Amino acid sequence: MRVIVTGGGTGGHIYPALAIAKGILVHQPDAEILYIGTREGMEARLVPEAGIEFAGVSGQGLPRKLSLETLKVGGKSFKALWETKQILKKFKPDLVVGTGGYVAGPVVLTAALFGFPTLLHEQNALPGITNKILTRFVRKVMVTFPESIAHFGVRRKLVLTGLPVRPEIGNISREKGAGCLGLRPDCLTLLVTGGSRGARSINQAMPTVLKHLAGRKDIQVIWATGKATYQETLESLKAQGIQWQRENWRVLEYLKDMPEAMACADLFVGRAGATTLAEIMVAGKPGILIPYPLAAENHQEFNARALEKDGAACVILDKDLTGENLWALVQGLMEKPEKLRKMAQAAQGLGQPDALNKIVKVCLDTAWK
Ligand SMILES: CC(=O)N[C@H]1[C@@H](OP(=O)(O)OP(=O)(O)OC[C@H]2O[C@@H](n3ccc(=O)[nH]c3=O)[C@H](O)[C@@H]2O)O[C@H](CO)[C@@H](O)[C@@H]1O
Repeated sequence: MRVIVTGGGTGGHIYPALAIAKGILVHQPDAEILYIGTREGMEARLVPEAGIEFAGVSGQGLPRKLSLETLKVGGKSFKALWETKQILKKFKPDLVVGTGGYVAGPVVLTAALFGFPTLLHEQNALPGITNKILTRFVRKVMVTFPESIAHFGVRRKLVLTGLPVRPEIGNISREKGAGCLGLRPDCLTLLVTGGSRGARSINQAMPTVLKHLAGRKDIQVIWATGKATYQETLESLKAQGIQWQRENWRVLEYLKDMPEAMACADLFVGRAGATTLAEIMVAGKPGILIPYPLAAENHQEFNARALEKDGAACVILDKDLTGENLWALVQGLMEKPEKLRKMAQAAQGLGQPDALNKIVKVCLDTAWK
C-alpha cells in the first residue's frame, strides 16, 4: 500500500499526521509512506526526524486580510498544485490523508481531482477553513469532537474517531509519574502548561497562585512556562520574592515528561489546543482551560467549551484571567475531591483512547486495494 500524508504549519497538524503514518505502518509494515509538507514549515525537520520520507512543496498560510501578500501566497499555493501533480504521477498513492493546515489544501485537492482516494482528519471542535472547503472533494472526514459535525456541510462523510495521542498517555501509574519528576504520589498535584510554546498570560497569573501555595505542603506544582518566556517568568518570580526552587514545585521551561506529569496530576491548567485536550481526556484529568484568544477563528474556545459542556473542565477567558481568579478556581476545586473525581470521570468519558485504531481502519477501508 502506498500512502501520502500531508499537514503542516503548526505541530498541531503535524503530530496527528505522523501518528497516522506510524499507525498505518504498524498494521501494514510493508506500506510505503510519503509525507508532503512545505519546505519552510516545521514539518520539513520533524518528519525526517521521525523516520518518514518527506517531499517539500511551496506553500504559506493565507493572510487573513486581502493584500498584495494574498496574491503572493495564492501564487505559491498554485505552484504547490503543480508540484503535487508531479509527485502524485510518480508515487501513485493508494490513499492520500490530510490533517489540515495550508499545505494539506493543495495536496488533497489535487489528489481528489485526479481521482485518488482522499481522507481528512479535523482536530478542532471548530473546523479549519481548509478542511471545510475540502470536505466536498474527499471520501470521508474523520473528526475529533462531536461538536464539529454541525459545522460541516456534508454530514454523511463524517466519522467520529478522536485524535491520536502518544501511547504513554493514560498508561503510566501515578507512582511512576510522580517518581519520574521527583514528587510524591500521595500529594495533590497541579499541572500547568501553556501548550507547546507557553502562554504569557498564564505565566503572569501563576505567581499569585504560587504565593497562596507557598505555605502548603499538601499541594505539589508542575509548571512548564514555555521556552520563550521562561527567563522573564523566573525574573518576575524573583522580583515578587517567590522562592520557586522547592522540594514540591517544579518550574520548567518545557515538560518532556508530559505523560508522567499527567499521570500524577489531579488538576490541569492550560490552553485548549486539540492535542492537549485529547491527552487530558484520555488521561481522565479535570481541567481549567484558558483558550488562546488569537487562535484562528477562536477555535480554542470552541474546544474548551466542548469539555465544559460535559462537566470535564472549567473555562476562564484570557481577557478575564487574573492571578486571584485563577487561584480561586484552583483552590475551589482542589478542596473538593468529589468534584475533581466527577470532572475526571467526565473527561475520561469523552476520551478516545482508540482513536488511532479507528483512523487506521478508515484509512485501510478507503485505500485502493
Ligand atoms: C496556538 C495554536 O493555534 N495552537 C493550535 C495547534 O496546537 P499546538 O500544537 O500549538 O498545541 P496542542 O495543545 O494541540 O499540543 C501541544 C502538545 O505539546 C505537548 N507539550 C506541551 C508543553 C510541554 O511543556 N510539553 C509537552 O509535551 C502537549 O502534551 C501536546 O502534545 O494546533 C492544534 C490542532 O489543530 C490546535 O487545536 C491549537 O489551537
